Amino acid sequence: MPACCFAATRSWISHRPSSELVTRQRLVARMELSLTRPDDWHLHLREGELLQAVVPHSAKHFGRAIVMPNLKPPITTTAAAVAYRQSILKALPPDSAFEPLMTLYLTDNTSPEEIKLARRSGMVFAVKLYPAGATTNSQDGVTDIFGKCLPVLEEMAKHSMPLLVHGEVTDPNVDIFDREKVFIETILAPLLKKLPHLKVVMEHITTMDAVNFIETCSEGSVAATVTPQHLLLNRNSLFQGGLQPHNYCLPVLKREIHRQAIVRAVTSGSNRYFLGTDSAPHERRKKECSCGCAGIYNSPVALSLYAKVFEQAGALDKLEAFTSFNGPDFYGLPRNTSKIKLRKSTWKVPESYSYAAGEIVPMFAGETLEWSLFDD
Ligand SMILES: NC(=O)N[C@@H](CC(=O)O)C(=O)O
Ligand SMILES: [Zn+2]
Ligand SMILES: [Zn+2]
Repeated sequence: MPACCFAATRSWISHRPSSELVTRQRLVARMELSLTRPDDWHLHLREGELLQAVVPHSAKHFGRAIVMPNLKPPITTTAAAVAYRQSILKALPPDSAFEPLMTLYLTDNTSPEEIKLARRSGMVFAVKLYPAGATTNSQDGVTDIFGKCLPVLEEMAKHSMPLLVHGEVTDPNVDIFDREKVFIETILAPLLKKLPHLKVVMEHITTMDAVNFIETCSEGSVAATVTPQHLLLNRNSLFQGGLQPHNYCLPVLKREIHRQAIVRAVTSGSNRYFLGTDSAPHERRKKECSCGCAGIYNSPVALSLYAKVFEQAGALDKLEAFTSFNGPDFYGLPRNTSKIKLRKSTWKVPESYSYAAGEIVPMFAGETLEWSLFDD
């Protein structure tokens, strides 16, 4: 039996079954999933009013989250990570047990000493590589990983501190749809040849090239987070019926064949893939404008969407390992002990969430989803 409890409770209709439809409904089982509380291994919580607005959504669904450091200015030191963690804890709803797992933003100047401090703090769990210019707030990122960062990466390998990778090259001559593939070929593969003991998480993978690469790496050394958007949408969703800014994120959505390869990998039951929403809120006006920001806000819908993907693949029995086991196992952290329940019952995603400084539009705003979280 899979550890995931997949309880089917029959919901009989009490009134007279008068049509074929009703007869069919009588046989429909109301499905409930009991899962070990999931963690989010890739999350943007931002700061200030935006942090206040979004952290309750993550805290409701997830036990812990790897919090990305791409603030302005970025979180480049352990001291800054500890202070940021405090501000997240302060923004949590009362009685929340949500635990932010902090990260450092790698720069050309990060020192091996900083890695020692990070490890000693017990609050910093990984270091994030943003190639300079690759994505939101990456301007202070790494310009030359081989030239500037090897001593730091060696120190990280010593401490089993994972390097989290935004895996895209930034060369403007490389087509945007090829940037992940080229990153793997020109940066990641050579880097792992030099540093075979470095633990790496390829964040938000989008291509079959990433899946193929991960499968060639030794287990426990390279893993990947996968977002709901890259499992459910392909690049048509950027243009369907007009330009769709709320489906724009980086790495950008890819062709259908890539989406299918990622779905196959994730629903295969492999322990190399785990949940990372890459929930990345931007105020509505920063998405709906002439130069819109990259990032999809999906914290409120992510679990519903992951359940949908696994259900469509006939792999609901593999969902719990993806949401709740593979991540902590890779990071060497204990699995959560509490549970959450998902029920197959429809709910409508809000059109937007208002907060002190404006609105945030979630993924699938206004649409009806099938799986919902419920409390006993
Ligand atoms: N994914 C995105 O499109 N945006 C992220 C940054 C990132 O994860 O690359 C953000 O911080 O807005
Ligand atoms: Zn990224
Ligand atoms: Zn991200």
